[in-house]
Amino acid sequence: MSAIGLSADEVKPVLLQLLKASEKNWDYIEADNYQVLVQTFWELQEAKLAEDEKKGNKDDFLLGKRPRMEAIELYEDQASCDVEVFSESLGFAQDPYTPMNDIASGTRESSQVQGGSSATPTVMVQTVTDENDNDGLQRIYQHFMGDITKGVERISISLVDEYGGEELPNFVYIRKSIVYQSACLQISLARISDADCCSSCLDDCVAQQLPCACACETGGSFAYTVEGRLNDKFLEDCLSMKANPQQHHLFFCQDCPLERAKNEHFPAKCNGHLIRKFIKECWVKCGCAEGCGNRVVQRGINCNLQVFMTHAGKGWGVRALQDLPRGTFVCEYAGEILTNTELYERNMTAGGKGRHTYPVTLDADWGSEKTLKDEEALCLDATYYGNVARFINHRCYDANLTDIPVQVETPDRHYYHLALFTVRDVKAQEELTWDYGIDFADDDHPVKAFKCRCGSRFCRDNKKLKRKLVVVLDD
Ligand SMILES: C[S@@+](CC[C@H](N)C(=O)[O-])C[C@H]1O[C@@H](n2cnc3c(N)ncnc32)[C@H](O)[C@@H]1O
Repeated sequence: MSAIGLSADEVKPVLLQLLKASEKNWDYIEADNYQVLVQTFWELQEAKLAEDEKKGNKDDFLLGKRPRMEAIELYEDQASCDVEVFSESLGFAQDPYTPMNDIASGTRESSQVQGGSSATPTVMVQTVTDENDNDGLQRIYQHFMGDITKGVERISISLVDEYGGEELPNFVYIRKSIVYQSACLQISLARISDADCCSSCLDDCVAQQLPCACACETGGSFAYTVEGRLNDKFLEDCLSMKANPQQHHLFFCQDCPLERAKNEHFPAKCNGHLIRKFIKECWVKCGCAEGCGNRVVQRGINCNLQVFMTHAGKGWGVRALQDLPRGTFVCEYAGEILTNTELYERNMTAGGKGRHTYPVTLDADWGSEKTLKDEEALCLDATYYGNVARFINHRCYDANLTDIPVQVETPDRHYYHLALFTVRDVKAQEELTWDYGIDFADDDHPVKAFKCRCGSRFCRDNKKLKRKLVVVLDD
């Protein structure tokens, strides 16, 4: 029982009741790793909670201290279910949020679910009993919705060891509270696939170098290799533009929407926006198949990711459970699309408190416009809706991921997708990080910057240094 976070004192009265009721039938109590005992324990807790709620008491045992998971109670004895059922159980059925990656919608006559765990990407959550982060797990489930796409048909949930291998004993099934210290919830996204077809018989723009308008946007060749990774030249160009923006194009708006949102009447001067390289993925007008090599981001996550509690005081973080070669697509950064004015108002009303994410400005193509209307100056806010990417922590300059603008379906470049790719080979279990581009010295930014604990020797957060210096001088 202690392995699932229950103390002897809590369990003993339940055990005594069970012994009495079963006339000391230990075989019955011990069966399936004490499943009856665990089940009875939670049932009694629920009954107590219902009783307390009736009396108006709040029992923090179930409501606060333990990670709550009633949303997934459905799966008690069921390892997998349809995505719609899962969404409904999480209360997202009526939500206006539309899942991204619309790749399979209405285009396939007969669909089949891809089989075998190696073909099925997974996202995992390390379950940690952390009394300071009571809503942590709730938040995590909320954000998985961003990874569930229309191309995903079934979702399966299982409890595995920290490295995603061994399945754990069934008594810690997904129920009201999981309090297994170092286990992970593995969420497998089973995709609709071209199961009747092998990849080589598909129309494949990248492999066959088919003449395709999408390639023109990346300088005449495709941004992807036949293995589905970024080609070196494209990645190098993107990295060098980011590292030395002054050598490339920085675009300065005459009337910057970011500054306009802060001060409508007297906007400050624009700080400059990098004109970025875009990937244009094949889309409905190309006529190629969905298995085309120039459709990578739109197919969604394709590697095994884990949300885990970092030891560096940064909260939750993300790592992969497999080695990722340079140029691998990890996931996209999903969030609500807001205008900068809406974001600014949202931040002002929230007072910057309780925020978990740093919004991303979708300004990669602002340079091609003379004047941007308010409704075209967009950003992504993952505070309320997002996907696994909103657990990826920041690292100054030498992060192992970079973000690249990708056009998926819509040719309107205000609504591009932001995809995260590895910039070097990344080992399994290594934390995945990206540079949020925060200016730690900007005290006027609507979202207050956190104290950076990235550990990089290039860390830009000089405030930490200043604080240390003051101590030295005082001494
Ligand atoms: C997008 S979230 C990342 C996930 C977050 N760690 C969590 O537990 O939800 C960004 C927040 O994570 C924390 N964070 C990210 N990178 C950090 C860093 N280098 N140092 C300290 N905190 C960091 C900050 O609180 C930041 O506001």
